[in-house]
Amino acid sequence: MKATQRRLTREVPAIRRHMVVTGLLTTATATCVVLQASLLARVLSGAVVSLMFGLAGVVVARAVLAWAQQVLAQRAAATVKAELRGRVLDHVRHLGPLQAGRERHGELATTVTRGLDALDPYFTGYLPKTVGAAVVPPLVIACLAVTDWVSAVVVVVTLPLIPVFGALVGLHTRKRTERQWALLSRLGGHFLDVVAGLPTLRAFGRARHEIGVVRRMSDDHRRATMRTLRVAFLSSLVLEWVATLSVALVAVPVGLRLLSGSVDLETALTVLLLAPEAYLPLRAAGSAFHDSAEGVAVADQVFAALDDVAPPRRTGTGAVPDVRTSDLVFDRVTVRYPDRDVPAVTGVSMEVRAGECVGLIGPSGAGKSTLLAVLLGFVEPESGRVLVGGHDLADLPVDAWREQVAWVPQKPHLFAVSVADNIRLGRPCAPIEDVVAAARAASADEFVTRLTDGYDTILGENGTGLSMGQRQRIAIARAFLRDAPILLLDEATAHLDPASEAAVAAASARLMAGRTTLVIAHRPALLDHVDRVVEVHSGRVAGRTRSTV
Ligand SMILES: Nc1ncnc2c1ncn2[C@@H]1O[C@H](COP(=O)(O)OP(=O)(O)OP(=O)(O)O)[C@@H](O)[C@H]1O
Repeated sequence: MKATQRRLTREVPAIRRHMVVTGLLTTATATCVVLQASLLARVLSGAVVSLMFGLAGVVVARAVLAWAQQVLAQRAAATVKAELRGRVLDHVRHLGPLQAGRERHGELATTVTRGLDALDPYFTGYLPKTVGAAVVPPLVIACLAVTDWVSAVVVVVTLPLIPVFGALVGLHTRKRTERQWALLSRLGGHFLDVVAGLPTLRAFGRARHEIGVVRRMSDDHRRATMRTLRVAFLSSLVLEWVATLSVALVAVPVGLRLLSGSVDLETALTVLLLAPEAYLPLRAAGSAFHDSAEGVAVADQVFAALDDVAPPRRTGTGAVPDVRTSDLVFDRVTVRYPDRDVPAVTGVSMEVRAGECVGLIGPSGAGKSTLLAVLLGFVEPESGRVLVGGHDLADLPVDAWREQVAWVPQKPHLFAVSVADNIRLGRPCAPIEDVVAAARAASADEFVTRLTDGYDTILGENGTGLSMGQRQRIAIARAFLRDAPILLLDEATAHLDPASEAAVAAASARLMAGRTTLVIAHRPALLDHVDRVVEVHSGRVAGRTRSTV
């Protein structure tokens, strides 16, 4: 936990700024505490009634400082959460689609959303109270030493009891809080998975069983939370008890000395008013520790996610050649996915000439999609290279390169935005006329205009509300609109009915004209339009490639 806190402070500049501001405000508050106690003692002992105004001023100043501290702490919490969320999203973006796809989305989503909100108590409670615990007691003790050194000695001796008891309880609760948080994030991930797969679970009669699993996980989480809360309540009780006892150890002797006349009323009152202020910040920091523990456990998970896989470094800075006139050459390309013993493709060498349309065929799992993934920069070859007009693809800036490519994947992802914006994915500023033209070319216009709001219809998550074939046609419309010189189609007609398939194949043929194209297809509808067919078997280019023209 300490390591996570240190890393938070080290890596997030907003925390360091927050701690400096908190330190200044706490010092001002501590001064007010001492002033308030001594003024109140003098007023109560009847010395100077005019000091009432000064006392009122100090009380108001203390309230303003407390308010400012809260506001600034809320702001700091919001800044830090935004920064950590941004860093995680950035990290996922840099991982690339294939590695990001291996992350446990549900758990990550819980951590980044609801999870990071648990940092609020850390910033608004624990941090200011810890700073208070470091600043206020020494100042109070110094004041007590000047007023009544005997009481100061009692406070110095008893004060360490609070952090000692707090640390003992903290050691006990740390594991519990971490377990509680792990259970919650697992529950979030599993819940997301079950909801997404509910139709499949229903069809296989497993819905009831999975709902039972979610219920059991919720129960585990509830029990873990109750155990953590029990310890938190008990520890607050213990700290409260130690603090009260310590104050009594100061108060009783002072009371007796007051009766015997060895201290005057003003000194006794100052000691009685100041002594609790020495214990209060430590007690408050001890209680706030429990509220903050969950936030620190979440920060731990965020750092674990950030450290999980080092983002692949694409160092390419070269200028992208004119791809309209550049050949694509796979030169003995071997790709191995992480955690896989066998390469997905081995020593693949082939050439796609500028403007040529090559069809890739081969059994499922042969490595066809992997070859497209290499071209898209989603995976990097373990050995070998891809040349674009003689330039190594690894030397080109990946974003600039992808701008030259339109991709229709096997399972296109549609976003929960309007149909028009889904088609605009590759050209966000395209006017609606171009969107409609692209949809027409992809045989999508007909069904889109029948939707309630036409092109403005907001789709459900991942295109819920559209058939697979319709989703595929939206993805093809995207490629039309993108109008990129290189086209990669992955079984683009797999989900279309024969009539649409023929229409899309004809439209694809128009789109392919003059573009360098790699098409993964088995159906004659698409293969009829390619210049050459390359067969892939078990990750290798099979001996024969045939020409269709
Ligand atoms: N992200 C991944 N992580 C690990 N292994 C993968 C990944 N994607 C593909 N593979 C493996 O790589 C091999 C080639 O898969 P690929 O998807 O390239 O085949 P394909 O010919 O496109 O198959 P299909 O026609 O079924 O789409 C397979 O053995 C597959 O299990």
